[in-house]
Amino acid sequence: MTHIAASSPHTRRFPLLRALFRQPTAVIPLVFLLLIIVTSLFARQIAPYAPDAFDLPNRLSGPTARHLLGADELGRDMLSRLLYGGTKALVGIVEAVLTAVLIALPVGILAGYVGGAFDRAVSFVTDLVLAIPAIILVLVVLTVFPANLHAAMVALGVLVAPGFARIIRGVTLPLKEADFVSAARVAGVSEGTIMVRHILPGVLRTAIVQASFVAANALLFAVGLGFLGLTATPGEAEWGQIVAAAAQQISTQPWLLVPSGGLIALMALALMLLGNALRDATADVGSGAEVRPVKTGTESARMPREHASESARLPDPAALLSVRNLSVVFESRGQDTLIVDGVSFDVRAGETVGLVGESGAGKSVTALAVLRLLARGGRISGGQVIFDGQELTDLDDRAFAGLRGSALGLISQEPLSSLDPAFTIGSQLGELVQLHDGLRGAKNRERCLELLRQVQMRQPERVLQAYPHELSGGMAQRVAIAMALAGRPRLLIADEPTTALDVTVQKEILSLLRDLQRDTGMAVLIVTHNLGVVADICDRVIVLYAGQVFEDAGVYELFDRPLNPYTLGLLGANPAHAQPGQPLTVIPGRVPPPGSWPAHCRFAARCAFAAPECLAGPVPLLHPVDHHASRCIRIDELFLNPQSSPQFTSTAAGAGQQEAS
Ligand SMILES: Nc1ncnc2c1ncn2[C@@H]1O[C@H](COP(=O)(O)OP(=O)(O)OP(=O)(O)O)[C@@H](O)[C@H]1O
Repeated sequence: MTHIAASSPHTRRFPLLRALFRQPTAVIPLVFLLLIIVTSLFARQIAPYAPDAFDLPNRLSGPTARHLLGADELGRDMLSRLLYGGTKALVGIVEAVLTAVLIALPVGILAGYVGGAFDRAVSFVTDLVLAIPAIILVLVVLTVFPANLHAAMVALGVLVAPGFARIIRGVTLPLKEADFVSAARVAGVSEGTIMVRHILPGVLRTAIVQASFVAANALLFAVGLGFLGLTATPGEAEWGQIVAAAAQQISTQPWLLVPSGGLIALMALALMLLGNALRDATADVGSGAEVRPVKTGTESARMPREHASESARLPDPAALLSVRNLSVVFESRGQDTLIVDGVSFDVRAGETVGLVGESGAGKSVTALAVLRLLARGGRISGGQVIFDGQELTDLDDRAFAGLRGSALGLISQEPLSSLDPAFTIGSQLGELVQLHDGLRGAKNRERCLELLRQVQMRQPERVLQAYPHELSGGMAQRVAIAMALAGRPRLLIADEPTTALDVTVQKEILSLLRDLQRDTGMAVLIVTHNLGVVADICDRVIVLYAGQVFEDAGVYELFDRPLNPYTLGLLGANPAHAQPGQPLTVIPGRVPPPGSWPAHCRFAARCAFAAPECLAGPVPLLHPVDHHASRCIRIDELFLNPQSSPQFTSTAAGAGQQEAS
């Protein structure tokens, strides 16, 4: 029995703080900064003297019992002046940091997530702002708002925001392609919610680190403006002016620069050290929550038809999903490469259809194209995808997003990576339940538990509290299925759903999918290279090879009487069919990569039965038997008795090099 990895609530909360406190280089600056903040805020209560109280007999005294940090040229107590002067600089730092964060976070996330013209505009403005020296612009602001530190610090925040936003954009880009973001998109979560719920927490750590660097710069800037007398009056108890006054006495009492300049230097150092420690701490925390940029990206609203290739059958009127002449290209360095070439198949309601073939055949790309989830650079270049009588190719992105996650569900090979590591299962499942059913509170939780029970999850209450890293692979896949079920899909697309699991768990998940299908009547399109999975769960099988359908048959027909040499090879290479003492059949060679497919039969170079006519030109998909199609020009002589296949019209000429036995 699988149990959730035991971890107390304390060990999972505030991971960043815990990682931070493990580093001495973080604790010391943190304590120092807190001390400065608290003593500045309570200067009135703590300071031994008023900031402007003269003590002329002790002027320029240096450290004494009466003046612990010495006294300035008018005998004013240095400690008291530094305590009183802190508030102004600290407020300035907060203003600059807040301004920068409030601009950089939304702009950076939007630029990275939305991309396109907005991203280009942000990049242009960033280049422009970074080219202007900050001090010049702040001086302009100070001529409009004379001696106003608030205005100067807000201006500084605005000036550093573009660089900050660029960093946030950089962090957003891989997050946008993370599987859990893709999963949320497939589940129908709106783009705005994805940005707030999934992207924002992911960039927050970088933002905190960056904010501490901005704070260090803001401190030096605020002190510098005060030093120059631009934001403080001469003699004011303000850090910049205190340093300026101390600098004037450098020849008579150099000590004065030690507490004043030293404090500023130590504070800047503490902020930088804290920033570095935060960066290290976030790296520690982040290592458990790796982002995997794979297989995402939205497809254009309309699908052109430039590659509609071979004559396809008419869509099956009983089919829930009809894919017709689907072609997909990937663009690289301005060149399109055909990956899926005129693929057609149907999936009826309640049916399980398997897409099988060797690695690189185009199985995943076909399935993801149906969901418009092709990786960047990929696009549907031709064909139709008809779902429940509606041509999806005609839907705009918004309407399509409405279907995805509700009527169309997806589960992937790596369920863990489709779960956001920062949130509990309850939170992620609850979000979908709220989205699809509008349920909140206790009702939401009840529906979450119902979904977990539906996927036969043990200890569903505990699972709701768990974080993704506490789940085993099988449990994570059950959660992923429950999340897909939240939208009550009519078609579930499962991309290698059992590949990452061990054999026993594979069987459990397949049996679960079978049960769910029986109970809900949903259709399943399953991508797999495992013929055992096909035999176990599928009603129909589509064999793909080099981007084309090579065989399309009912599962019994395919295993009983394959009508294609490639399928024959796949079945022969299946370890489950191995005979004791007999070597396993191996298909020689490799699948030709996209871009180097021959014009004739793409399997010919590896086919034991290849004949001269196989090299003469493209081979069509033939339908020699009802509901059984095969792309083989020698189908008649190799697999069928001509008398019993009246639909077969091709003439098989030429001698085979090796005949089927
Ligand atoms: N993002 C991409 N950019 C360029 N080419 C891609 C991309 N994704 C897939 N391809 C190409 O598409 C072809 C088919 O890939 P696909 O992932 O569909 O194969 P598959 O049949 O599912 O195999 P596997 O079981 O290994 O995933 C591959 O040859 C691959 O080179």
